[in-house]
Amino acid sequence: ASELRYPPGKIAVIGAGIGGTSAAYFLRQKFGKDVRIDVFEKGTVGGRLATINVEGKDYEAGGAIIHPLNLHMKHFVKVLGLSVPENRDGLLGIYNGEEFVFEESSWYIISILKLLWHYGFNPVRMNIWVEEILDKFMRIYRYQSHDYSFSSTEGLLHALGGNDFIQMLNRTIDETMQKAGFSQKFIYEVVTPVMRVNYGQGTNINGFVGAVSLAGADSGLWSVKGGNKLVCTGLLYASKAQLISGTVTSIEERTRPKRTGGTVKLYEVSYNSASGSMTDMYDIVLIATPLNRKMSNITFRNFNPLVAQFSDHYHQTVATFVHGRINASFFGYKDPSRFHLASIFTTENPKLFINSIGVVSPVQNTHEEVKQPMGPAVWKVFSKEPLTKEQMNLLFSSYESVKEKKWLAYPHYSLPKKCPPIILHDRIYYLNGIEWVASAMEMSAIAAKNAALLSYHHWYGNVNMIDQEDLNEKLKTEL
Ligand SMILES: Cc1cc2nc3c(=O)[nH]c(=O)nc-3n(C[C@H](O)[C@H](O)[C@H](O)COP(=O)(O)OP(=O)(O)OC[C@H]3O[C@@H](n4cnc5c(N)ncnc54)[C@H](O)[C@@H]3O)c2cc1C
Ligand SMILES: CC(C)=CCC/C(C)=C/CC/C(C)=C/CSC[C@H](N)C(=O)O
Repeated sequence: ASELRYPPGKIAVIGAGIGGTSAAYFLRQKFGKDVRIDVFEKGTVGGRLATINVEGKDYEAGGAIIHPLNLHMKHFVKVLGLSVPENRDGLLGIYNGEEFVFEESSWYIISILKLLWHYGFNPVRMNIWVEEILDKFMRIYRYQSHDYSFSSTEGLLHALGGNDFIQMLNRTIDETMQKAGFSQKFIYEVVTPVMRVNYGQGTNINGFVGAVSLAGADSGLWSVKGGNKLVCTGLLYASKAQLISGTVTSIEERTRPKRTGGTVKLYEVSYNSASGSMTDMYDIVLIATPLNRKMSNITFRNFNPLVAQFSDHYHQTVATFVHGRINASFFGYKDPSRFHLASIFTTENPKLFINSIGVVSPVQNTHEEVKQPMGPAVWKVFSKEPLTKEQMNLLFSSYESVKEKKWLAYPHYSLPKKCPPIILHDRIYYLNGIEWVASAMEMSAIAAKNAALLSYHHWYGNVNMIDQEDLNEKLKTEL
């Protein structure tokens, strides 16, 4: 361990999404100005934070909304000098394939009365329930501001919410909410549509990602003016990391003699770039991309013990952007002029070929009014499969342009699931296992800070800063 007393020379980060770029930012904070940080990116900085251009204006095509209590994202926006456009939500309807089971009214009080009439106190109780979970979840910021880190995702989750949080991973959101006393009707008509719009799946996803998904339907959600991906380019710049445009193909453990005698273990990263196939040596490697063949295809060579292989399945979600007029009669409106909804969520019905449809505003917007839904507007449609021409003609009475973005968006959640390891080898760390708890921008930023802290504490042998028990109690007495 004595070789690790000096600062590392070089750190590699693979992937320049929000996970990789925030990792570079936190690594710089911890390891200081002298370490070289290389960030490898095979595509575009931002990864799953990306915009799409529709008739000259850009719209969020991937990660779009940020929760008001996502404190890392808030911090990034503040230090990078970015801003947040004013957000005006339109009215929401929930469609079951035959009719609307719920429609918001433009009169707030009417919407509340309708909610009470349909679902009793379930909506109010749900807000309290999600708030309690968020309250515990937010302990992570306190732990991380005191530099504590975790060597497993389950350990991190346990430190936040104890066995209750671990249990949420092993139960569906349906079972979790039924046990918490929510009605079947409410789960079917309100919770399921929120799961479908956010994660493209029903209430068979784990209870924790289910709760995160419900938080994603809270009020006060925000996004970054100019596009959320600006956070990634900003963090990369602020971290003074070097961006290497190339595809990492393999990582190999190498032993090298030291000038002072003895040997040192390094990681050789091989990659293909515009200049051909290259290799470089690193003391520490952080992997900030899902490790599966379809998404990153990285081979681990010459490791003893072997580095675990991943074949985790990511869920396909298609985002289709349509500039056109919605066909209100498809949704059962006899008089289209009475249609006033800006978003439609759906319940589970095999006949339905979309998860949701909603009017979107460009990322440059500051004060744009919510468009009249019946006029031509840009609609974002989420579906499992690309929309066919026939389906487009059912959804829209007319349209001028269509843009489609197919994503391997987030894990395909199923039970039971053990999270992938954070430590893949002595000094190789994997961030994206956290997506199996819940996939969201803030989760990647939390995993990034944890990996930066963990690698730092491993390097300097600070074992007392890793996997500490009863942190919540311990920090209550600390100033
Ligand atoms: C349609 C959609 C909507 C979403 N909506 C929201 C939302 O509203 N709110 C929210 O919080 N989250 C949302 N998410 C989830 C959120 O976008 C992701 O959880 C988050 O962006 C993941 O970031 P990441 O950096 O971990 O991974 P990624 O963004 O996937 O970054 C990984 C990067 O690694 C690169 N890479 C992969 N392999 C290699 C290699 N071999 N060599 C070099 N580079 C490589 C990739 O090109 C990519 O840029 C959404 C996701 C999608 C797809
Ligand atoms: C991590 C915590 C505590 C909260 C995050 C809540 C949140 C923003 C959840 C949303 C996650 C998600 C994957 C949304 C996908 S779809 C988003 C939106 N409906 C869209 O239209 O793009």
